[in-house]
Amino acid sequence: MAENKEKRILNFVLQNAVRGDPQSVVDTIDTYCSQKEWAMNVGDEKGLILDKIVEETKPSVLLELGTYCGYSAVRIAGLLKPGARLLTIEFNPDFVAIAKQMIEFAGVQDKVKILEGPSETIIPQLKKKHEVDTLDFVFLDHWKDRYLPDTVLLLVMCGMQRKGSVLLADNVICPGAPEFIKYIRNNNHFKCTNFPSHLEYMKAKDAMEKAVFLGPGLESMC
Ligand SMILES: Cn1ncc2cc([C@H](O)c3cccc(CNC(=O)c4cc(-c5ccc(F)cc5)cc(O)c4O)c3)ccc21
Ligand SMILES: [Mg+2]
Repeated sequence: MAENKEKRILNFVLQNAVRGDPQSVVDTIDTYCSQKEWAMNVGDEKGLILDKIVEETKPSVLLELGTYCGYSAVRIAGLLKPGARLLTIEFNPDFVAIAKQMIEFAGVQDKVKILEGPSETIIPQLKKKHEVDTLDFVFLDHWKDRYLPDTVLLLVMCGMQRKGSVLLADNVICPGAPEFIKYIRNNNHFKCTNFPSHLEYMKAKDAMEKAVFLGPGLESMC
């Protein structure tokens, strides 16, 4: 198997973190990626913003777009109430293999399900194939030019949002998601809040954007 950065991150966790302890896995990844090799985890600083929003939302059904090594899946799962579940979509099979082992080592495999494939294919399957009715929380952290089309897909195609559903988007400054930001801030069915922060493990500015769905407009009642 080719040795690559994601494999080195996983091995560092397997050798240094405490099995069954999500916080220990998250802290160990942050240690490795801040000291040895940078990687695109949401990280410790933006991770605290993510934690706070998950805790105040108290979600039962969550969706993450972009699993990568499983850092945010483990971080979120560690905060969920019993019975709550996180579905996370990843299209890169190498990342799926790493994330699966990371999630199992952290002991959160009963709360997290990795759905392999691109979001545009998996999202339309959520209702029938994965028994999802509505989503309480969606974390956007995949390709930045997919944030907008997938938000529309979730909203329009699959009616996956209920009043009070929360969208949280990483990297709205760096690398940026301008089309998504323009759309969501001008859509009066969403209440948006920006959370300034920094790019994971770096001094560069970044931010997260929270968008709360206010419910369908009257036009959808006819
Ligand atoms: C369609 N579909 N469906 C599922 C799905 C899953 C994936 C992968 O998980 C995947 C692979 C590669 C890149 C991403 C997006 N992430 C980023 O691009 C990013 C960049 C940086 C950054 C910032 C500054 C730099 F200088 C370099 C990179 C910092 C960050 O936090 C990021 O999240 C996600 C992709 C498309 C998918
Ligand atoms: Mg990110």
